[in-house]
Amino acid sequence: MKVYNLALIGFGHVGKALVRHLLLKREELRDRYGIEWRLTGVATRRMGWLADPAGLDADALLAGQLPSPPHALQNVEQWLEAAQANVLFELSSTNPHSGQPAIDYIRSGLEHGAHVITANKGPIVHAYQELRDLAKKKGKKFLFEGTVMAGAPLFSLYQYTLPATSVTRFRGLLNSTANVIIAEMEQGRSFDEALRQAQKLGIAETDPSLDVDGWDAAVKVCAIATVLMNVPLRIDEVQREGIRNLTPEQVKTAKAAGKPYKLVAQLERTPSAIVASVRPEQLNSDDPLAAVSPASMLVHLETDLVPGLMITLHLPEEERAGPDATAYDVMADMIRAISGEEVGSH
Ligand SMILES: NC(=O)C1=CN([C@@H]2O[C@H](COP(=O)(O)OP(=O)(O)OC[C@H]3O[C@@H](n4cnc5c(N)ncnc54)[C@H](OP(=O)(O)O)[C@@H]3O)[C@@H](O)[C@H]2O)C=CC1
Ligand SMILES: N[C@@H](CC=O)C(=O)O
Repeated sequence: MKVYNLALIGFGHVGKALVRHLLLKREELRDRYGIEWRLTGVATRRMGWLADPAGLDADALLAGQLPSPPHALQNVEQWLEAAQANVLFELSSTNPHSGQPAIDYIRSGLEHGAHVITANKGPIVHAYQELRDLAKKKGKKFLFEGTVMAGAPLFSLYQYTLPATSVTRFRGLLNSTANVIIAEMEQGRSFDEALRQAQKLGIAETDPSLDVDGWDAAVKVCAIATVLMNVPLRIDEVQREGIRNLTPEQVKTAKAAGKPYKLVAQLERTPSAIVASVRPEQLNSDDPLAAVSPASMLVHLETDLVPGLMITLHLPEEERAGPDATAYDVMADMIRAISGEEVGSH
């Protein structure tokens, strides 16, 4: 049985959860999918480029013990070579403004001949077509289910179950952190305490102002438009207002009046324009968006042929639930990528 060499860029909440999932599912991956793996590369800015083609000790890495690197590696290309990577997981922090350096990492992974799987939204918004075409040219997969509503199969569900439909409109809750902050403030917590709770859950971005100021939801709107609607929407085309100016008093009063705030993302395609926005809105209590638990995410898609389809990801407010769900999507993408390889191609 082929042993797949796995290499991770980014070893934070999602990277660690992925390694935990891979260890937990090792036997099932082997027995059910024919996937035997070893971790041959891990890289972050602080850890540097660590690689060992014989396999790094995954448990030790999770326990925070770093191996002494057998080679002094300087860049992603050297590292991919040293790791002999068959699958690159790009799990570094999202940069919504340029998608970098993740785009360069993903390009290098595909050029190296690895499948690439990411939960990073930046590259989908800034380089989707280029990376998709490069993957096709190289006969490799570029998969990104974890980027939007991680844990819910949004892109694959659409691709496999809704062929020949056209998305005309969507509306949803695409950022858990903002809605957890609002819910915490409804309970009387200050803004800073509420943000700390979201960070404790592992759902906030590395720079949480991306959640608070609506960038994360906006980048997800662009990713849905780009992938599902074939509209390469730019982030500056999304009207964006975050939750920074909401006060605990305001959200408590709104909740008590039965019109709670949520950070709502939406996009509508008209014959002449695309109108996309992210902003805090007060919802009526019978609005399906008002009914989900704070960390959960939800999208209501309208298409030309199927009038309405609601996809909900239920996330309990438990530590690691968010990163665990994201890491699940990443692992599922890996199974899809490897299972799709032609027999004899490796
Ligand atoms: N947490 C979640 O629930 C979800 C996260 N995501 C996405 O998954 C990705 C990872 O998120 P998460 O694990 O929570 O983030 P963390 O902040 O926990 O971890 C980020 C990791 O990336 C590394 N990193 C950051 N910048 C670079 C860089 N330029 N080069 C190499 N490594 C880098 C960091 O290490 P160092 O600082 O040492 O470089 C760290 O190991 C992000 O893109 C995020 O948007 C998507 C869906 C849900
Ligand atoms: N920071 C994001 C994490 C998932 O994409 C969020 O809060 O939704």
